[in-house]
Amino acid sequence: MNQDELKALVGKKAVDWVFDNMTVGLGTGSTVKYMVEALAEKIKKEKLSITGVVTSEETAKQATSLGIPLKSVDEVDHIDLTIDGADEISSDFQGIKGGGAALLFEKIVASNSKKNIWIVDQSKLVDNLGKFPLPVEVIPYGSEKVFAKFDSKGLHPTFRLAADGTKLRTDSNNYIIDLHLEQIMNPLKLAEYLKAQVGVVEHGLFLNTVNTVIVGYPSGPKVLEAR
Ligand SMILES: O=C[C@H](O)[C@H](O)[C@H](O)COP(=O)(O)O
Repeated sequence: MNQDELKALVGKKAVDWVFDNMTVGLGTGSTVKYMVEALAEKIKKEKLSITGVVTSEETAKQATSLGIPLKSVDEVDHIDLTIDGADEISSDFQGIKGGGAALLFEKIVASNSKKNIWIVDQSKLVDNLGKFPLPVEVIPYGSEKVFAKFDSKGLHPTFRLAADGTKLRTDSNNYIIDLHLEQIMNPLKLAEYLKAQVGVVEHGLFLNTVNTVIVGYPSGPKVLEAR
């Protein structure tokens, strides 16, 4: 089974957690795409009344094309469940997200959800976070200063570039600085430091966000629950 097939497996499995009348946060990325597809099928087949809250323009486009009714996070009074992908998940269920530059809306939706589930293929499970470059969303004005600060602190920053070589813009028109850390020994401390920097909008450390992770293995999807 290739990585894509493993993503499809967990995407399909995740909709088992969706029931009638739920408001569901829809994450972003190549794994979530399969979940959104499966959700649209389930809604049709079981005639469910579901409201989706998206985390990116990319997911909004897909969900709209599949006929899933959407509302913004500000239009709903609660979100029952959010299903999202992740770039890395450590053994204690902490994660790095933002490989698709959607971390800001993802974190807003996740933090307003009663429950969060991450869906990943087996390659995303790690002992320690940090091999995957940590995305930090920054306001363009003053971003060179933030970059220099990160550089002098030894955080190995790079601006994320778009396909045309210019600095990538997020859905909120900000930049992404990726930190190439290799290993994050203290995610909580790093998260606090990043949040305290003027010009930083959000970072891709998602700490204490989920207690259910669905992992795709060639033998099938496995549901991990935090103890
Ligand atoms: O910004 C993107 C999100 O955090 C994604 O959920 C994450 O990058 C995982 O994406 P994928 O399922 O494509 O690996």
